[in-house]
Amino acid sequence: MSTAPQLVVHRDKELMAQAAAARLITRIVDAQSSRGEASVVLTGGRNGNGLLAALAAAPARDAVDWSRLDLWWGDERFLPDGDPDRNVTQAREALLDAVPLDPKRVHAMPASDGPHGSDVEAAAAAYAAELAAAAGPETMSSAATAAGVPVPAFDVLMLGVGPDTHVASLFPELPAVRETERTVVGVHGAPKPPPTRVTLTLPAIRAAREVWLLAAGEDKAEAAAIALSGAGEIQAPAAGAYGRSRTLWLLDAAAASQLPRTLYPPATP
Ligand SMILES: O=C1O[C@H](COP(=O)(O)O)[C@@H](O)[C@H](O)[C@H]1O
Repeated sequence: MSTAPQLVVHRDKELMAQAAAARLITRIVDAQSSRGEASVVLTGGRNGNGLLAALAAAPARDAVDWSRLDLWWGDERFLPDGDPDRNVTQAREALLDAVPLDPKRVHAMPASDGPHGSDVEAAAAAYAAELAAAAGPETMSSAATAAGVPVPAFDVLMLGVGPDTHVASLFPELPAVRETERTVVGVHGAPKPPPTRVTLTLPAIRAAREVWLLAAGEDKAEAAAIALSGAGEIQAPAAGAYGRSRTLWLLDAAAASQLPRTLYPPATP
């Protein structure tokens, strides 16, 4: 069942990153207080890395028990380990190297020089198997798994929205966005470099408790307006990303500038 998107619009991208980081800290601390652990799916891209950098700078980051946090990725550029364009490399630089994570709970997607070599389908299948192994009893009894989606019930899954409405590595009209069975797939011919990627699919994304979509900057304005105006998910993948309990769009004013007035009335000058 889809949850109606809630919108929060901040003045600018710096404030959006700081507010989103504060929100994420609270969400993780709440989950750890009630269940003893938390799981978060990270996104790549400018907005996702901006949030991680803001989190690294937040004094309240020490409220998180980093050793009881599982980190997963929504997508990865299929490049050699340590490549500066890999999402995990950028996340390590922005935050992960600065906090005491348990390395066993940092679930990076495979690299192109890893055990599967250049076989991106094998890499995707291996990540799907890792997710399935981590799927706990709650997930197993959830509607998501009843529908055949063996992934953990992520507390928060974040997605940067691309200017073309892509999320994770689900690009408009490509086969990955049409996937209804598998949780992770390889992507070939992505319009944004690099062309070969690994991505969670929409069924896996929708198993998350909360899905947060991040969009800051003028170049995201058209994408946000399209995705939030009833577009189909094949043409506008961001329109198909929602959580089981909550779907939250975190925007700055520039990215919200083309939204229909019914969704976000701009302030009168
Ligand atoms: O390539 C990617 O792009 C999107 C969006 O990135 P942005 O820089 O336009 O914000 C990102 O969500 C995805 O994880 C990444 O692989």
